Amino acid sequence: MMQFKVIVRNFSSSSAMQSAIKNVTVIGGGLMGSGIAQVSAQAGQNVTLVDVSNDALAKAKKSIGTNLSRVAKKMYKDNPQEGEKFVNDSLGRINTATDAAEASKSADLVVEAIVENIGVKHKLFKQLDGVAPSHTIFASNTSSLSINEIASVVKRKDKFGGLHFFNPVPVMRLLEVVKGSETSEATYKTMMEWGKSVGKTCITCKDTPGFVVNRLLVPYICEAIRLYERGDASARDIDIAMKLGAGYPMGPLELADYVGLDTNKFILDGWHKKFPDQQLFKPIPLLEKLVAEGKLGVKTGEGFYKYEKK
Ligand SMILES: C[C@H](O)CC(=O)SCCNC(=O)CCNC(=O)[C@H](O)C(C)(C)COP(=O)(O)OP(=O)(O)OC[C@H]1O[C@@H](n2cnc3c(N)ncnc32)[C@H](O)[C@@H]1OP(=O)(O)O
Ligand SMILES: NC(=O)c1ccc[n+]([C@@H]2O[C@H](COP(=O)([O-])OP(=O)(O)OC[C@H]3O[C@@H](n4cnc5c(N)ncnc54)[C@H](O)[C@@H]3O)[C@@H](O)[C@H]2O)c1
Repeated sequence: MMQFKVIVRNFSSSSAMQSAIKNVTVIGGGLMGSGIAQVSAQAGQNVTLVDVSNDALAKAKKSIGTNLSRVAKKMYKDNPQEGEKFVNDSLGRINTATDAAEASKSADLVVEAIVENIGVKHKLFKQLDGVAPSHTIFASNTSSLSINEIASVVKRKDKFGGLHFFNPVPVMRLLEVVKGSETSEATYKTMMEWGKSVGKTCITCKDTPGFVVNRLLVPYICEAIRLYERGDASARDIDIAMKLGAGYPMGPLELADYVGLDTNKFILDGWHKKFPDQQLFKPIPLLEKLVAEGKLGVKTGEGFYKYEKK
């Protein structure tokens, strides 16, 4: 029987592939930003994690500590002392800040993982473009927005690209490296090398909606929500069906809760606006309702399912 086993790849500073990037500034300390900060620090890079919210930064540091311990338990199962050192050294490489401009002044790479909203991302990158050193590469972890559109507000369009990670970042092995129409070969090459240095298998994609994974995954999740909304099957049964019938590690509704229903809605709304005739991107009343009620999935304790608040 084929076994689906989640593999955590171990990349300590000594085993990591060398990257030209030494100082990484990660903006947005939520689900994704905290994971990106973790894998960068594990790989021996100096990280500044920025968020507008001090609460988010405190939560991020706590979850990074917990997740590093999970990694250490496996990597150093016969040497807990080394494991503890790995956790402390990695944590020690992560500084936190609330001023994105200040935090970008010493960055070789800025990875943005803030809310999926083009206006907010524009405001941020425009500000950073004026203060970050000229060699600094800017990257967005956007799930669904166009890299070219995000880059339109900066002068350094040749040093702008997409670095699309997957949730949970420390576990998911893929990184989609997105070339915008003006991303230079040197920037692309550095992004690919950096991706490898933080332990990911990199694929290259053009700047098309959803790149590869989300162009396939988001319509699938949305169809599952519509199926549930129509009452064709219960949430539990839809999820069991895809886990046992298709071998997915999570069912689509569990996955929607895991990704965040707000993020799912941002993606769908953006694509619907751009492609109003595409049936797959039509708004879903049930998704709208849950988001309006603040039921965003695992992160708020309720979505399609209820979760214990951490
Ligand atoms: C929308 C966006 O733009 C794009 C996206 O991100 S789409 C979403 C992509 N992600 C997915 O599809 C996730 C699908 N789900 C899964 O792969 C798995 O359910 C899962 C990895 C999340 C959890 O796996 P599961 O076996 O149910 O739970 P669990 O036993 O807690 O974890 C499995 C392993 O991962 C480790 N792990 C889980 N989360 C971790 C984390 N955040 N950090 C470090 N390690 C972690 C655990 O320690 C465990 O390791 P072990 O098997 O060696 O003991
Ligand atoms: N959730 C996923 O599974 C997933 C996967 C891949 C990519 N993404 C993308 O990553 C980005 C972040 O998603 P997330 O799920 O981590 O969101 P999240 O809501 O968990 O975290 C976003 C964080 O950004 C902070 N923030 C908002 N505006 C800011 C600003 N101007 N400056 C600094 N911090 C700011 C918020 O306080 C919050 O802590 C989005 O673009 C999303 O589409 C999400």
